[in-house]
Amino acid sequence: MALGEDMDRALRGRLIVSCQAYPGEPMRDPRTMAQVAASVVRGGASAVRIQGIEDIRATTAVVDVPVIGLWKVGAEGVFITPTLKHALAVAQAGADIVALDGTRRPRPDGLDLAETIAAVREQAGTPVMADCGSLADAVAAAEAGADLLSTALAGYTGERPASPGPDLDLIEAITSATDVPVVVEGRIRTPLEAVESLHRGAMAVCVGTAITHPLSITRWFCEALALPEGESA
Ligand SMILES: CC(=O)N[C@H](C=O)[C@@H](O)[C@H](O)[C@H](O)COP(=O)(O)O
Repeated sequence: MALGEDMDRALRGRLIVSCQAYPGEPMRDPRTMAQVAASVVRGGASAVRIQGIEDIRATTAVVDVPVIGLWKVGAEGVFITPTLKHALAVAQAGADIVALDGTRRPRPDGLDLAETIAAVREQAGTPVMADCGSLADAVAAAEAGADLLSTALAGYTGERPASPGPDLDLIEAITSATDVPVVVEGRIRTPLEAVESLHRGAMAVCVGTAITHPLSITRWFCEALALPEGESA
């Protein structure tokens, strides 16, 4: 399926910023995440990726860039927008693109990915980003009708090791195998890694932790300071 000319233009070669706080964390609050989203847009982000119905509602009210919405249920197995019901709720909350688990694993509602994507398109008219963990996932998700693929689950499903930075080899493999645009996502820590990902074929770059998760960023610094002299993180 095609993403649509306007959305393609809005995202191509650009930065998407994922704004997420995790259960129990101090920043886990829709108003806070909306403020983070508004801040990254001010910094130049061309789209934001937002988790949870309330966060999506709060964010769409304050940003004028595309909102990629998802709904996480737990943190194991198929947990990113796991069912059609979750996907429709994300669209209903105002997301411009629905991100969902795009792996080949069985989904909790028994629908397959193609059925889920078709129903989202028919009932909500919203493009779908399939979060993939491997080349086989990406090829299957493209065949299932995904408008956009992402590498968000690479290194988290057991099919590929978690590369220290973005999974550049996977981007190259996916872009050679399908024409569906690929967003590189996962473990991008530096602007150089973002640029390299585009050179390797990604259509756009999505960065989360390195921009919007102070808890992790602080930990990186603390861990580096705690290392014995001469060793680097
Ligand atoms: C695996 C998983 O649950 N990924 C999530 C997907 O929405 C987020 O927790 C990540 O922060 C996001 O993908 C961006 O990646 P990074 O934070 O590494 O830049």
